[in-house]
Amino acid sequence: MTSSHFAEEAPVRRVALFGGTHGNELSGVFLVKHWQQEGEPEIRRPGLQTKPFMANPRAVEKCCRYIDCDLNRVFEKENLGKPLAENTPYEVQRAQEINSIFGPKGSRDAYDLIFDLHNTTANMGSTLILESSRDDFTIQMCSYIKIFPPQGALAPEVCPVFLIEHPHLKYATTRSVAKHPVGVEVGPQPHGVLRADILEKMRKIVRHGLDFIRMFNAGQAFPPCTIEAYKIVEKVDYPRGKNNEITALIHPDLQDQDWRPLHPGDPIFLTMEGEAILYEGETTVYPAFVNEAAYYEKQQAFVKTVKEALSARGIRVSQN
Ligand SMILES: CC(=O)N[C@@H](CC(=O)O)C(=O)O
Ligand SMILES: [Zn+2]
Repeated sequence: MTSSHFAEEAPVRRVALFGGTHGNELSGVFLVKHWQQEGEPEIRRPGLQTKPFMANPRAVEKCCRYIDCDLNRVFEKENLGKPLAENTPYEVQRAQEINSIFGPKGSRDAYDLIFDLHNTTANMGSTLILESSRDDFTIQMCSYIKIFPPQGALAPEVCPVFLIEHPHLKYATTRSVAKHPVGVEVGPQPHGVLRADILEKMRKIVRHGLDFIRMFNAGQAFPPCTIEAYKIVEKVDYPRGKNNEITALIHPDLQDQDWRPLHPGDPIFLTMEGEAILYEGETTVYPAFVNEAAYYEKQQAFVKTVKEALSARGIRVSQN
């Protein structure tokens, strides 16, 4: 292959590792506290500046998701530029601080890449969350994590890629202040709980991701690649009755079945009377965030995704 097949991209020098964007998702909280001990070699790589950072320290202190509102939903330009007042929610203030340290979002000065570490109560395994189908660098990184070493970083498990690009379902994440945002979502783990197996999976993804960045910066060329991703298409709420109370539970046949095909006619909910409510769509979808604890308040029982091939151009670092 000639060099013309590779798009030249700027080096990725400033990388942040965010934990505690949600204060009760403890793998990232614990890892960041560990890495903040000075000179932690696990995250050090030549030519890279890696900064571990606690995104929502007040929520971490209280071991809750957030204080006033969800930090991982407030990074719209409008909130980031709003003058502060006495009644400004804590997370909006914090978002502005984060934007001034790691952004400004959308500018040349922004950090190159942020790994944002989350846990889910859903059985999603080790999921990478991408925001754009056109970010060659993060797609290449996911491809590397999926296939290196030859069986993949988390072999024999796979590492699903969840794409949140969507005209109305996309949300304004904390990591979106960086040029390349990468969410790392590992489950199942109850919020407020630490599990060693889950923590180890998260750690491995971060290590492999940093290795990829180091190799890219050092001049390695990565040929064009295509990965399988799951793209968000719809949120599904629980059936609700008066006062907005939930009237059915996730059906046992759907519980823990994240990323498994859901076919038309399959059961999705179960009422207290023992009646199954069926999936009435016309096509097979792949559910994720099934029975995520934090999403009851967001009126969301699971999300539907569809499989999509995500392709990236070949990339190599630009020399100037
Ligand atoms: C369970 C959880 O917090 N999930 C994350 C997903 C993400 O980071 O995109 C969130 O809702 O913000
Ligand atoms: Zn989270």
